[in-house]
Amino acid sequence: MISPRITSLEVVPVAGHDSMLLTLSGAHAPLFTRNIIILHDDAGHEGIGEIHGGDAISKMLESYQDIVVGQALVNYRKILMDVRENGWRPNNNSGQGLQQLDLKNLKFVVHAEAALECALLDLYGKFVNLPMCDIIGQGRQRDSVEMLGYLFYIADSAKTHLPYVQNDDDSDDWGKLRRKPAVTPDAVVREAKAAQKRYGFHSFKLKGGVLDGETEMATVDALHDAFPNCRINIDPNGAWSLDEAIKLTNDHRDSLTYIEDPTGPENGFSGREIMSFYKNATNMPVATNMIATDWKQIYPSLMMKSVDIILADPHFWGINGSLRVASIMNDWGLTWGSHSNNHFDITLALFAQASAAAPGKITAIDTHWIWQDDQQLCDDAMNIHDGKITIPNKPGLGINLNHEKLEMAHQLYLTMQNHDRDDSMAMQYLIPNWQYDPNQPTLVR
Ligand SMILES: O=C([O-])C(=O)C[C@H](O)[C@@H](O)C(=O)[O-]
Ligand SMILES: [Mg+2]
Repeated sequence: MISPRITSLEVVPVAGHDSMLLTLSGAHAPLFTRNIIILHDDAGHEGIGEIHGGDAISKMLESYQDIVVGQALVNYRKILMDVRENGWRPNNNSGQGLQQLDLKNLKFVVHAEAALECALLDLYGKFVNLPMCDIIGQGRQRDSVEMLGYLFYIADSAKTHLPYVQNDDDSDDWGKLRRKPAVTPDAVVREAKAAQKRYGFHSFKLKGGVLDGETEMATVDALHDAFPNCRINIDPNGAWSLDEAIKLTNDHRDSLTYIEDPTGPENGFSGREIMSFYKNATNMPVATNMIATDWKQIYPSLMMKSVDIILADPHFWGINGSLRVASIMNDWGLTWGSHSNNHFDITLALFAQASAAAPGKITAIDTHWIWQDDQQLCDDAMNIHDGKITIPNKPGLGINLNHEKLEMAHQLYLTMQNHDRDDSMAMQYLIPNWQYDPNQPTLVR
């Protein structure tokens, strides 16, 4: 059989609508951006990938064009090596990356070539007529993948003059509630009940770092009371001091199944050291997407036993890299999962395919998808039922672009002045001159 050749590479930046979700970084803006990469081959197939938005990432992807077009698809590993060596990338910064959740550093943590890897594997799966999870890592480990219900405190967008979407979906409680303010334990429980009714989640994660720690743990208690059989996790993105994290954990231990990035760097110690002290003191299983975001950081994190669960987002590690993390975690009796940011249905499909190929015990996968549900770019998008995504019996990624929907999302992108994520912009409507502080919850000023 002769390998197909890549005939074109196109990069389409797109935007989607979001709620005014609160995190340690501030408030999500009304629109978020992503980059879509589209490959064609001379067998007549289309391969797609999605990654974070922003001008630097668009430029990185565009720089791959001359390297990729004309290459034989079966050489996809060599193509990826070539773009890593010869593709454009911005000069690196201090390397702190997500350790401090400083969103301006996201472009250094994101590996743009992961979008190309996805599009190449989509084409490759179509060439050999197998779903992506059968041809990546050690091959398919499961037919369906558990996702978690990602809960946020939501600000009142009516207090801004920004074009947040409202009343876009009155089909059920989730559609009605997801754009409304929610800053109390009761409101978050209502949000969780509505999400569970639509998607059937068995696992929830609350984004913390917004209110003071005691109030956030009261929300965790209320979630546990409402869903005694569900796994509950809170992620303050390292906002708490070591002492506070230990106290909050000991006081509310029965409500938590595990915890994510409870603490960060402190008193000259790195986040990896502080999280290891935290684990010694509490014995609580700890997840991270902040202190082990690359191969260099993973080594001291595992040596110091700072984490149990690494959320190895394929966009930060590459698909193959993320599955290498999964193998190591499994061999060493630890757990793999994935972090997420706002995304479209192409990323949802990638998360499902990568998770289906991750060996061993994995944790329910993060997704922001429920906040974007109904903005699909593909007609045959995957969906979450009973808290799970089932891998479709289709080759490659398993979904196919609708070019009209893609064009609409691109037109929305063209309405934007600034394409990089900036969560302080919307936040400053609520608290004038608000600035990001890695140690101070967003509404505690
Ligand atoms: O698990 C996490 O830390 C995240 O999901 C980080 C993201 O920045 C999330 O908070 C978001 O996108 O707002
Ligand atoms: Mg996290």
